Amino acid sequence: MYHLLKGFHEYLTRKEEFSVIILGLDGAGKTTLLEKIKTLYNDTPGLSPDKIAPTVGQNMGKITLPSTILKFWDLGGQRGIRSIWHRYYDDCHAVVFVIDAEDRERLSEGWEVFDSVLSAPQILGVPLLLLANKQDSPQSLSVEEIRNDYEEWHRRKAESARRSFGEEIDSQHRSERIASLDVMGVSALEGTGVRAAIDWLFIRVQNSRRRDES
Ligand SMILES: Nc1nc2c(ncn2[C@@H]2O[C@H](COP(=O)(O)OP(=O)(O)OP(=O)(O)O)[C@@H](O)[C@H]2O)c(=O)[nH]1
Ligand SMILES: [Mg+2]
Repeated sequence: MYHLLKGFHEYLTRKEEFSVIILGLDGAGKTTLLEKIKTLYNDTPGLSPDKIAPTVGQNMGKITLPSTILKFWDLGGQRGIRSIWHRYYDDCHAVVFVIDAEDRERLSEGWEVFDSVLSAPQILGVPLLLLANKQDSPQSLSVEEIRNDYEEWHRRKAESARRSFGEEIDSQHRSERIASLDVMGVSALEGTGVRAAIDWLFIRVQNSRRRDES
């Protein structure tokens, strides 16, 4: 009887775990974001920004939400480290791509990398959230400007592919993904917008196609 009740209690209180990968160029603010998420949701605060060094490899952090655990993988964004990102694609339930909205010089490099993430076949059906970080800075582009900048960059790229090779670069799946792309503004440093991003993830992982597969 005890085991039966224990099993029933475990069933009622069980938490489903989802993996979220955090990608973006070096310096975009991924680790600052992860540490802020830990501070906002866990009893033990995350590292303060002055203690954060560039990531060589990965950092992991977990938060507990109602009946759900979100497990974050913050991956190093330096060029040489990006080649390991794909190893995380098969097992993730959502992707967060962080763009530094303050660094106009590196936006197109960011879009190039974002575009390759967006096209990776393993994650085509996985929820993808674009975060325009560093909204606390007056030089930062707004969410709307970031979206427009990506769309403009993408239009130019598609146009040049059409001219050079006479081909369409977008599959229908990809075009739909771009059309329905969610972009949110955050300040990983100050924490603004972070809870809204977590709410988005919480809802979207529950409906993730990959969840039905597992
Ligand atoms: N103003 C401002 N600066 C930020 C914000 N988020 C991160 N930074 C700064 O941006 C720099 C890089 O932050 P990291 O979190 O180390 O960036 P990262 O994306 O983890 O970089 P890699 O580990 O190299 O991939 C640091 O100086 C942060 O303090 C933000 O929201 N606002
Ligand atoms: Mg980092």
